[in-house]
Amino acid sequence: MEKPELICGPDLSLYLWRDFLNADEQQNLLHSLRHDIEWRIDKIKLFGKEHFIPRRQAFIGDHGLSYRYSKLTLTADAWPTPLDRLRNTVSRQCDTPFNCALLNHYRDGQDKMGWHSDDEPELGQNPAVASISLGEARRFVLRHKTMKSCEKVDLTLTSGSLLLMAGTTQHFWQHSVPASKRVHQERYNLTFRYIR
Ligand SMILES: O=C(O)CCC(=O)C(=O)O
Ligand SMILES: [Fe+2]
Repeated sequence: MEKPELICGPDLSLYLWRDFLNADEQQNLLHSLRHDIEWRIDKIKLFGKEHFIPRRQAFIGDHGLSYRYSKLTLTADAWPTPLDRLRNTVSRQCDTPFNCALLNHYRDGQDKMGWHSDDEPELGQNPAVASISLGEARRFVLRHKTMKSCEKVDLTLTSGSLLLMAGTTQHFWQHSVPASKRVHQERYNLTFRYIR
Protein backbone atom coordinates (compact mmCIF):
# COMPACT_ATOMS: atom_id res chain seq x y z
CA MET A 1 0.00 0.00 0.00
CA GLU A 2 1.18 3.52 -0.82
CA LYS A 3 2.25 5.80 2.01
CA PRO A 4 -0.49 8.13 3.25
CA GLU A 5 -0.48 11.87 2.75
CA LEU A 6 -0.03 13.53 6.15
CA ILE A 7 -2.08 16.61 6.84
CA CYS A 8 -0.98 18.33 10.02
CA GLY A 9 -1.79 21.54 11.84
CA PRO A 10 -2.06 22.69 15.43
CA ASP A 11 -3.66 19.76 17.30
CA LEU A 12 -4.52 18.14 13.94
CA SER A 13 -3.32 14.85 12.51
CA LEU A 14 -4.86 13.38 9.39
CA TYR A 15 -3.64 10.53 7.21
CA LEU A 16 -5.08 10.22 3.73
CA TRP A 17 -4.76 7.24 1.40
CA ARG A 18 -6.36 8.45 -1.82
CA ASP A 19 -6.46 5.09 -3.60
CA PHE A 20 -7.15 2.73 -0.73
CA LEU A 21 -9.80 0.69 -2.62
CA ASN A 22 -9.55 -0.42 -6.24
CA ALA A 23 -12.47 -0.17 -8.69
CA ASP A 24 -13.70 -3.75 -8.06
CA GLU A 25 -13.63 -3.31 -4.30
CA GLN A 26 -15.55 -0.06 -4.65
CA GLN A 27 -18.20 -1.72 -6.81
CA ASN A 28 -18.67 -4.59 -4.36
CA LEU A 29 -19.01 -2.22 -1.43
CA LEU A 30 -21.48 0.01 -3.29
CA HIS A 31 -23.57 -3.07 -4.03
CA SER A 32 -23.61 -4.02 -0.36
CA LEU A 33 -24.43 -0.47 0.74
CA ARG A 34 -27.36 -0.37 -1.69
CA HIS A 35 -28.77 -3.82 -0.89
CA ASP A 36 -27.76 -4.90 2.61
CA ILE A 37 -28.33 -1.73 4.61
CA GLU A 38 -31.57 -0.48 6.11
CA TRP A 39 -31.16 3.25 5.69
CA ARG A 40 -33.01 5.64 7.94
CA ILE A 41 -33.84 9.30 7.72
CA ASP A 42 -33.71 10.30 11.36
CA LYS A 43 -35.24 13.34 12.95
CA ILE A 44 -33.26 15.46 15.35
CA LYS A 45 -34.28 18.33 17.54
CA LEU A 46 -32.41 21.59 16.99
CA PHE A 47 -33.26 24.59 19.15
CA GLY A 48 -36.53 22.92 20.13
CA LYS A 49 -37.65 22.18 16.57
CA GLU A 50 -37.71 18.79 14.87
CA HIS A 51 -35.89 18.40 11.56
CA PHE A 52 -35.17 15.54 9.21
CA ILE A 53 -31.42 15.18 8.94
CA PRO A 54 -30.23 16.09 5.42
CA ARG A 55 -28.93 12.62 4.48
CA ARG A 56 -29.70 8.94 5.11
CA GLN A 57 -27.81 7.08 7.80
CA ALA A 58 -27.31 3.70 9.41
CA PHE A 59 -25.27 2.30 12.27
CA ILE A 60 -23.65 -1.12 12.14
CA GLY A 61 -21.42 -2.82 14.67
CA ASP A 62 -20.66 -5.74 16.93
CA HIS A 63 -23.64 -7.30 18.68
CA GLY A 64 -25.22 -5.23 21.45
CA LEU A 65 -23.47 -1.93 20.74
CA SER A 66 -25.38 1.30 20.78
CA TYR A 67 -24.31 4.83 20.14
CA ARG A 68 -25.63 8.20 21.21
CA TYR A 69 -25.39 10.58 18.31
CA SER A 70 -26.95 14.07 18.22
CA LYS A 71 -29.37 13.02 21.00
CA LEU A 72 -30.39 9.88 19.08
CA THR A 73 -29.62 6.44 20.42
CA LEU A 74 -28.78 4.07 17.59
CA THR A 75 -28.60 0.31 18.15
CA ALA A 76 -26.11 -1.47 15.93
CA ASP A 77 -27.32 -3.54 12.99
CA ALA A 78 -25.15 -6.58 12.14
CA TRP A 79 -22.17 -6.29 9.76
CA PRO A 80 -22.90 -7.35 6.20
CA THR A 81 -19.92 -9.55 5.20
CA PRO A 82 -18.32 -7.08 2.74
CA LEU A 83 -18.42 -4.31 5.34
CA ASP A 84 -16.97 -6.59 8.03
CA ARG A 85 -14.10 -7.38 5.65
CA LEU A 86 -13.62 -3.68 5.01
CA ARG A 87 -13.55 -3.05 8.76
CA ASN A 88 -10.68 -5.53 9.04
CA THR A 89 -8.61 -4.03 6.21
CA VAL A 90 -9.18 -0.52 7.56
CA SER A 91 -8.17 -1.67 11.07
CA ARG A 92 -5.00 -3.22 9.72
CA GLN A 93 -4.12 -0.11 7.70
CA CYS A 94 -4.78 2.23 10.65
CA ASP A 95 -3.27 -0.17 13.19
CA THR A 96 -6.23 0.21 15.56
CA PRO A 97 -9.41 -1.82 16.27
CA PHE A 98 -12.89 -0.72 15.22
CA ASN A 99 -16.15 -2.26 16.50
CA CYS A 100 -18.75 -0.17 14.70
CA ALA A 101 -19.36 2.16 11.79
CA LEU A 102 -21.67 5.08 11.20
CA LEU A 103 -22.85 5.09 7.59
CA ASN A 104 -23.99 8.17 5.71
CA HIS A 105 -25.65 8.37 2.32
CA TYR A 106 -25.62 11.77 0.61
CA ARG A 107 -28.22 11.40 -2.12
CA ASP A 108 -26.99 14.47 -4.01
CA GLY A 109 -25.30 17.81 -3.40
CA GLN A 110 -28.12 19.05 -1.20
CA ASP A 111 -27.42 16.38 1.39
CA LYS A 112 -24.73 17.49 3.83
CA MET A 113 -23.36 17.28 7.33
CA GLY A 114 -22.96 20.30 9.60
CA TRP A 115 -20.01 21.24 11.82
CA HIS A 116 -19.33 18.73 14.58
CA SER A 117 -16.61 16.65 16.21
CA ASP A 118 -16.73 12.90 16.70
CA ASP A 119 -16.23 13.40 20.41
CA GLU A 120 -18.96 11.36 22.07
CA PRO A 121 -17.76 10.22 25.51
CA GLU A 122 -18.05 6.51 24.66
CA LEU A 123 -15.28 6.96 22.06
CA GLY A 124 -12.83 7.90 24.82
CA GLN A 125 -10.06 10.47 24.63
CA ASN A 126 -8.38 11.10 21.29
CA PRO A 127 -10.35 8.53 19.33
CA ALA A 128 -9.13 7.27 15.97
CA VAL A 129 -11.92 7.64 13.39
CA ALA A 130 -11.41 6.16 9.93
CA SER A 131 -13.49 7.39 7.02
CA ILE A 132 -14.09 5.56 3.72
CA SER A 133 -15.71 7.43 0.83
CA LEU A 134 -17.51 5.89 -2.16
CA GLY A 135 -19.28 7.48 -5.10
CA GLU A 136 -19.22 11.18 -5.90
CA ALA A 137 -16.36 13.28 -4.52
CA ARG A 138 -17.34 15.77 -1.83
CA ARG A 139 -15.57 18.51 0.08
CA PHE A 140 -14.62 17.70 3.67
CA VAL A 141 -13.71 20.82 5.61
CA LEU A 142 -12.09 21.10 9.04
CA ARG A 143 -11.80 24.12 11.34
CA HIS A 144 -10.11 24.64 14.69
CA LYS A 145 -12.66 25.11 17.48
CA THR A 146 -10.97 27.99 19.26
CA MET A 147 -8.03 29.32 17.20
CA LYS A 148 -9.94 31.49 14.79
CA SER A 149 -6.71 32.61 13.07
CA CYS A 150 -5.98 29.01 12.12
CA GLU A 151 -6.73 28.31 8.45
CA LYS A 152 -9.42 25.81 7.56
CA VAL A 153 -8.35 22.55 5.99
CA ASP A 154 -10.34 21.92 2.83
CA LEU A 155 -10.06 18.39 1.39
CA THR A 156 -11.84 16.63 -1.44
CA LEU A 157 -12.64 13.04 -0.53
CA THR A 158 -12.77 10.94 -3.67
CA SER A 159 -14.20 7.46 -4.16
CA GLY A 160 -12.05 4.72 -2.64
CA SER A 161 -10.15 7.02 -0.29
CA LEU A 162 -9.41 6.34 3.37
CA LEU A 163 -8.99 9.26 5.77
CA LEU A 164 -7.79 8.60 9.32
CA MET A 165 -8.48 11.31 11.88
CA ALA A 166 -6.11 10.71 14.78
CA GLY A 167 -4.50 12.19 17.87
CA THR A 168 -6.22 15.26 19.30
CA THR A 169 -8.10 16.08 16.07
CA GLN A 170 -11.59 15.43 17.48
CA HIS A 171 -10.86 17.39 20.64
CA PHE A 172 -9.72 20.58 18.93
CA TRP A 173 -11.24 20.49 15.45
CA GLN A 174 -14.67 20.24 13.89
CA HIS A 175 -15.46 18.89 10.44
CA SER A 176 -18.31 19.19 7.94
CA VAL A 177 -19.49 18.12 4.51
CA PRO A 178 -20.96 21.27 2.93
CA ALA A 179 -23.80 21.23 0.42
CA SER A 180 -22.81 21.81 -3.20
CA LYS A 181 -24.95 22.95 -6.13
CA ARG A 182 -22.50 21.34 -8.54
CA VAL A 183 -22.93 17.82 -7.15
CA HIS A 184 -25.77 15.72 -8.55
CA GLN A 185 -24.58 12.19 -7.82
CA GLU A 186 -24.70 10.19 -4.62
CA ARG A 187 -21.92 9.56 -2.16
CA TYR A 188 -21.56 7.05 0.66
CA ASN A 189 -19.31 7.51 3.66
CA LEU A 190 -18.45 5.02 6.40
CA THR A 191 -16.77 6.16 9.60
CA PHE A 192 -15.26 3.33 11.61
CA ARG A 193 -15.09 3.89 15.34
CA TYR A 194 -14.32 2.04 18.56
CA ILE A 195 -16.87 2.24 21.36
CA ARG A 196 -15.64 1.35 24.83
O1 LIG B 1 -19.22 12.09 5.17
C1 LIG B 1 -18.15 12.38 5.69
O2 LIG B 1 -17.10 12.46 5.04
C2 LIG B 1 -18.08 12.71 7.17
C3 LIG B 1 -18.97 11.88 8.03
C4 LIG B 1 -18.84 12.27 9.47
O3 LIG B 1 -18.29 13.27 9.81
C5 LIG B 1 -19.43 11.40 10.51
O4 LIG B 1 -20.01 10.36 10.19
O5 LIG B 1 -19.29 11.75 11.69
FE1 LIG C 1 -17.88 13.22 11.92
